Amino acid sequence: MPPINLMDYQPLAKQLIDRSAWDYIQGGSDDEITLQANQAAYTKLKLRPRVLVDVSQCTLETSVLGQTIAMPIGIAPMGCQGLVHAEGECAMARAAEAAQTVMIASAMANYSLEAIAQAANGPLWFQLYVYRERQITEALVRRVEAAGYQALVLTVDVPFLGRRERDLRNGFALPQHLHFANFAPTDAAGQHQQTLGASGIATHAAGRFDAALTWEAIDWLRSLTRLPIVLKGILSAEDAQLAVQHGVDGLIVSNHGGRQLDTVAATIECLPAIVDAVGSTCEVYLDGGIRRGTDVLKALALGAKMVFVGRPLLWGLAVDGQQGAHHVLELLRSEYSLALGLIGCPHSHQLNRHYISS
Ligand SMILES: Cc1cc2nc3c(=O)[nH]c(=O)nc-3n(C[C@H](O)[C@H](O)[C@H](O)COP(=O)(O)O)c2cc1C
Ligand SMILES: CC(C)CC(=O)C(=O)O
Repeated sequence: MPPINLMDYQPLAKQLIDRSAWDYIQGGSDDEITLQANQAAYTKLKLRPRVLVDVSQCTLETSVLGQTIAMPIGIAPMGCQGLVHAEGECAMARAAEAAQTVMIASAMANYSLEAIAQAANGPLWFQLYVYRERQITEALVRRVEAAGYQALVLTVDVPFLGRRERDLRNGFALPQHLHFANFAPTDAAGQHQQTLGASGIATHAAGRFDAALTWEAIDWLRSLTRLPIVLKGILSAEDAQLAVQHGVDGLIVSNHGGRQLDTVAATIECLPAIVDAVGSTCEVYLDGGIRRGTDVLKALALGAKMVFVGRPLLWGLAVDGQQGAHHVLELLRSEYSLALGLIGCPHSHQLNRHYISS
């Protein structure tokens, strides 16, 4: 029996992935409270359908940062996709193209950003961290522009990597055959450093990512490029307003899939206040815990322009490469389309808070 929903992919992928890589992918920080909360929060929200509405032609198409995409569901940035499939991020990019939606390629990919851009023609955004040596980040931005990416996503919730205890217990690091392909070996120090009780990835981040980053960095990035800038990792209305003041084009309400500060609220719980704080001044997206079409519907009803999905796409990639990741996207698309019909709202962009019970 082939998988019929996203969660069906989880046990299939687990059988295929090395134990410590599986823990790295699945895990969260500390007690994984936020990791669990992201999914659990959707079960607490109840839907409120309308009936006798013509839903014979539901449309999922939407526009983000001025670009039309087939559905409001995209691929969250995830580093190290070579851990689950030899074609890694290139296969993922082809899956995004086939589904006509956005993939956010991670700076910490195992294929170079140029290779990913060549692999597929779909909408591609690029996620970056700001390195202590600003010229490393600047050089990356120039390459991202030259390769034709359509937006920059700056992740702002990783001054340090969260304490991921599964990785500490496993002494997790990138296996020798994989590399942070966007960087020269000197700029990727620590990537293979395997020490029990430590995480090679956390060591790498601590040595390179700039923990002194402030809002000034957004102005710096803005001065560097004409590409739209999206901040990923916003959880408060105050930061959302500051982001708008600093001229960003979009925000991703994200707690990094429960991998950074544990016990922060589920992203769907943070969303309404952020949407209220920014109004129509910038686009608001969300990630974390999206596993069902009804989750997508709830996020859009509460004001998200689109959602991004993380781990389930890695499960799909592990099981069947490009086809597996594409199937995950198609499953979510059809669930979401059905949910729109059943709630009596034919068009994604007409969703609003009245479709959620108060
Ligand atoms: C294996 C893995 C690697 C990730 N790598 C990155 C990354 O390089 N940059 C980033 O901004 N977020 C990264 N994230 C966080 C995701 O972009 C996203 O916020 C999160 O996975 C969404 O939650 P979900 O997995 O419940 O859908 C990673 C997540 C996972 C599971
Ligand atoms: C290579 C890591 C920094 C990627 C990441 O953000 C994560 O594992 O959550």
